[in-house]
Amino acid sequence: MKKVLTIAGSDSSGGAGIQADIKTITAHKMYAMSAITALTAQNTTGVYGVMDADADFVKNQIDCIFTDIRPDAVKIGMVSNIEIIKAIAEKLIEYKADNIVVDPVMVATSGSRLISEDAMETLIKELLPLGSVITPNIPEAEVLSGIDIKSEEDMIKAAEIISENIDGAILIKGGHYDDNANDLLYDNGNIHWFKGKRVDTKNTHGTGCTLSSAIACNLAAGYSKEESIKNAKEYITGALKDGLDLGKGSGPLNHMYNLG
Ligand SMILES: Nc1ncnc2c1ncn2[C@@H]1O[C@H](COP(=O)(O)OP(=O)(O)OP(=O)(O)O)[C@@H](O)[C@H]1O
Ligand SMILES: Cc1ncc(CO)c(N)n1
Repeated sequence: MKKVLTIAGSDSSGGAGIQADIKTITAHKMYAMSAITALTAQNTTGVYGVMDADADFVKNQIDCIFTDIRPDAVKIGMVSNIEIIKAIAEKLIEYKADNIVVDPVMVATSGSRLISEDAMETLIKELLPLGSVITPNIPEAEVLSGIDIKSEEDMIKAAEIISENIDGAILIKGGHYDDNANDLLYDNGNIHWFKGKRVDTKNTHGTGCTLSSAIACNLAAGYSKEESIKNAKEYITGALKDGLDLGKGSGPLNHMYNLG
């Protein structure tokens, strides 16, 4: 059985973060492990509290995992402060982890900040370069590139700028567009579009977490980056289309849509 590790924050409502990742990994019939970076008190209407884990405790979790059950892929989500980011980077380098997918989580769908402003530079310098694939959404790609993104041409420009400091592949997710859900993969100067029709739903809580862990699962299974993203996009589209409608705000996806 393939093993996938998620390093991320907990979402008490089960729609995003660690919970979305573990559901996604399990739905891919793989073994899920977790190193929790923060607790959030959160539901479909917003984030009501954040409690960061101690950075040494994050290291302790990663040590326990790698010295016992080595993951075939690693997904990184919410990392709230400089110490935690440095702890993760140090440990992933020490254990020569591979197939790393970094989702540079900055702001929740509801608008709450999930990373401190002063940690952005450390995220960019120490964590993003470890990713085989990084998965910014449009607002995150705007921050990372320093340009406004209003069109698909702008997405390409932003990816080119981001790639100046990052060797891994860059997937800019188009979920924040109104008319489609086209995602752009920029890998070593090569461009590939993953076209997607927009599913008309308010229930998109955890789409980013789910996509990045689905990509990690596919990399763990041995697929190429391009195939992994294609399969992950199919998974997220199915989980969105299923039409689960829970909670009073932006509800979660159905991770079990294809399990019968
Ligand atoms: N309404 C939608 N219909 C179809 N696909 C969507 C929709 N919303 C998002 N997606 C897809 O879901 C994936 C995640 O994209 P998105 O841009 O929503 O990430 P995100 O903003 O990081 O997510 P989150 O809301 O969890 O922070 C992408 O493949 C995107 O194209
Ligand atoms: C814990 C956590 N990670 C990531 C996101 C982004 O969707 C969220 N809302 N909560």
